Amino acid sequence: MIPALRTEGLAKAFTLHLQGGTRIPVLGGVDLAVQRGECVALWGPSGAGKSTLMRCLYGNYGAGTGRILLRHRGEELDLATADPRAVIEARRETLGYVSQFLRVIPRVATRDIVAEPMIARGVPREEALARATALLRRLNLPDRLHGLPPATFSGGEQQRVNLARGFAPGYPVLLLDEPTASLDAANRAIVVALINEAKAQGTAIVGIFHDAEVREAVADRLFDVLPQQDAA
Ligand SMILES: Nc1ncnc2c1ncn2[C@@H]1O[C@H](COP(=O)(O)OP(=O)(O)OP(=O)(O)O)[C@@H](O)[C@H]1O
Repeated sequence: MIPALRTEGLAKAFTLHLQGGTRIPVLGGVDLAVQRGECVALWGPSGAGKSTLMRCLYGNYGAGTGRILLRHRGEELDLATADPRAVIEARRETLGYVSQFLRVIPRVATRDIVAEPMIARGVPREEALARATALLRRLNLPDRLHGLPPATFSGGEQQRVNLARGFAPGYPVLLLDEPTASLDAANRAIVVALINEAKAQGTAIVGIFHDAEVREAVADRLFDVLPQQDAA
């Protein structure tokens, strides 16, 4: 079966232009493959390149060499070389990303922030708002906050808004960058349940989970991200 997301020989280096063009190799020869319904946890020491790999998988960074193949509309789309419009379309339909921090949009109410990706995928507005409210409640975000912009929310509240926005549309592929970093035990357990429900529905997940309990509860396997200095 064609994986939901895979990389082939993915390499990435940063060039520090302000420091005489010093080149820092971060990723080299990364061959990752994630199937439908599978959760793969990126694993490796601090600075190994886990977040860099996640950003490549979302199409934020171009790859130095190699391919990033997303199964989208029944075909494989190479996010490393795709036209930006194709990347935006793939993100709308196929590829979700829950980053650690909410990118706050000024003056937009929380429930609209959560509903927006569903509306972009064609869900009628009323239904999208109802689903947003239900998921925010499940994540224990009090109703009185749903109509407010999240700029003044606590770190954990903002993370739950981000999680609701990422999980509500039901993307076929989901990238999770430390989704429980700011959460207490009760809310961590809810996120574990959401991840396992998404897997059961066929979602392919790649995540960075520093919390060992969460990792063990959701990951089917670990994928080693090796520091390039060590790998060389
Ligand atoms: N935009 C950038 N420009 C230059 N160097 C960068 C850039 N982004 C990351 N790096 C470097 O790439 C390396 C990998 O960073 P990355 O954040 O991907 O590691 P990580 O495995 O996610 O670490 P952690 O577990 O601490 O979050 C680090 O040495 C970092 O300094």
